[in-house]
Amino acid sequence: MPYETIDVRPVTKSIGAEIFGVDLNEPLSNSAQSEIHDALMEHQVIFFRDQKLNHDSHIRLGRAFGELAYHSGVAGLDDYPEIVKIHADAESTFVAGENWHSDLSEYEEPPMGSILYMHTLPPVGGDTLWSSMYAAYDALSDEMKAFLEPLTAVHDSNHIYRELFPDVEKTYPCNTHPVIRTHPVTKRKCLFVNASKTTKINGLPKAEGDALLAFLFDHVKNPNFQVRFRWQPHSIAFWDNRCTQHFATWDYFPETRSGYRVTIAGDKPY
Ligand SMILES: O=C(O)CCC(=O)C(=O)O
Ligand SMILES: [Fe+2]
Repeated sequence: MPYETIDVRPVTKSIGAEIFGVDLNEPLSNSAQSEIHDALMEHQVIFFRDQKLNHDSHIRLGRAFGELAYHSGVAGLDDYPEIVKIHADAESTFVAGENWHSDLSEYEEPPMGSILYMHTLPPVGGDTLWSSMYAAYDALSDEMKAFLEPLTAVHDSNHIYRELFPDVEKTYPCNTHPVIRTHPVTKRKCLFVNASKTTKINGLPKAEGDALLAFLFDHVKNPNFQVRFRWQPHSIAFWDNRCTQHFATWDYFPETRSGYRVTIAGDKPY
């Protein structure tokens, strides 16, 4: 795809690209907005360096790509409820995303994407990995693709947030989605089950469903489908949440790692 406004440098063949030549603190020109969207569709997760993003710019950037979504499990900032803080330090007992997942897949309409801006990083560690669910789907046999095609699965977050926040009396979203979804823009097929949220395959006995999910969760971990991003202070990652999963490493305890995320609403998987 030819890019005229931005400079797009792929990080791996299947997933990830670094983007240069744009200041995300300024409103995007139409051509920059449209080329960033093209790069996201082509590479599934895109990275930016040296962007000192303030909250207003972060929200404006997210809104350039769609309505923003609110997080059902974690409260936003007081003055910016659309922004979630992603933070770990010596006091932390868990970090967000330390398992393979796509964000908020338990929503009836899971997010289209998330934009994560990190301002404080440990000297080493705290990398994030993304896995391409196009690559994961493409690598399956034709027989397995055909078997998975009609299946649906339950995505639930109650077990996670009830364990994290036992004192909060709340019911969190739980919805059924196809195991293989079609990306609404690229029309490519992608695997859409994840280890954090997918609890059950509908219509299969539990033992068969659990074994199938275990195979698929393991399949996602293949390094050939992945990119690993080494953050620096003021880096940004913008991922397409429909066709990727990610994993936030926590190999830097007790150091501090901190940033902010906005989430862009999506649509019902089909
Ligand atoms: O901290 C990270 O790199 C990612 C955390 C996460 O899963 C998220 O922000 O959705
Ligand atoms: Fe996440």
